[in-house]
Amino acid sequence: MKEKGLLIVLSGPSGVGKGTVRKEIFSHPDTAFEYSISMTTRAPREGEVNGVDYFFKSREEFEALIKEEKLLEYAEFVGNYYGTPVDYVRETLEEGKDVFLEIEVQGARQVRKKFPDGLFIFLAPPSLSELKNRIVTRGTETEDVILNRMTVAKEEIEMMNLYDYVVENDEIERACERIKAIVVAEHCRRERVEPRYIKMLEVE
Ligand SMILES: Nc1ncnc2c1ncn2[C@@H]1O[C@H](COP(=O)(O)OP(=O)(O)OP(=O)(O)O)[C@@H](O)[C@H]1O
Ligand SMILES: Nc1nc2c(ncn2[C@@H]2O[C@H](COP(=O)(O)O)[C@@H](O)[C@H]2O)c(=O)[nH]1
Repeated sequence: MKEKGLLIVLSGPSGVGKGTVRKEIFSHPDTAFEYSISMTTRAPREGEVNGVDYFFKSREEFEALIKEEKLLEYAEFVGNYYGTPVDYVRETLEEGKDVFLEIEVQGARQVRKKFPDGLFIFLAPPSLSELKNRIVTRGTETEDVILNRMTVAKEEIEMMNLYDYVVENDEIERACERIKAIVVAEHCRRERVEPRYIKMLEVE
C-alpha cells in the first residue's frame, strides 16, 4: 500500500516571516512538498493574486464553507477568517505527498487534534522588537492592526512549547535550511526517507 504523506504545519506570530520562508522554500524546484493555499475573508494586499496567495472569500461564502465542513481548521484572526481546505489536504496526503500549511496558532491547535502525527514547527522571532520592526517595515497594516497583531503575538509565543520544533528566523536562508533538515530528519525517524528528500537538502 502506498504510504501517506506527512502534514507539515508552520506557524508563528504575524510578521515573523512565515510567508517569506515558505516562498523561499517553494521557490526551489527540488522542494518535495505541496503548499495548501488557504481561504480568507481578508482583502487582498497589493500584488496578491486569488488562487495563488489565498482564495479570497466574502464572510458569507466563508461561513457557508464552515457549515458544509469544507475546512480542516479555521480561525478568526484580528477581524478576518482564515481556513484550510480539507479536501485538498486529505487528497494530497492520500497521494503520498507531503502537505505544507502556513497558519496561525489557533488553527495549528485544531490541526494537531485531527493530525496528531503531523509535524508542527513554530517559527520564532529573534526578539519582540524585531518582530514589530518586521510588521512595520512590511508596510501592509495600519497602526491599529499592528498593535492588535503584536498583542496576539505575545499570546502565541507563549504557546511555542506545544510544537515539535522551534526554529528561529534570524536569517531567511538559515531558517529555510533548518526547516528542510527537520522534515528530512522526521522522514528518517518514520523510516520513509527517499532520495528526493536528500536532494532537497543540497545547498547551491
Ligand atoms: N529573517 C528575516 N530577517 C529580516 N526580515 C525578515 C526576515 N524574514 C522575513 N522578514 C521580513 O519581515 C516581514 C514579515 O514577513 P512575512 O510577511 O513573511 O511574515 P508572516 O509571518 O508571513 O506574517 P503574517 O503572519 O502577518 O502573514 C517582511 O517584510 C519580510 O521581508
Ligand atoms: N488558522 C489559519 N491561519 C491562517 C491560514 N492562512 C493564513 N493564516 C495565518 O493568518 C495570519 C494572518 O495572515 P495575513 O496573510 O493576513 O498576514 C498569519 O499568521 C497567517 O499565517 C489558515 O488557513 N488558517
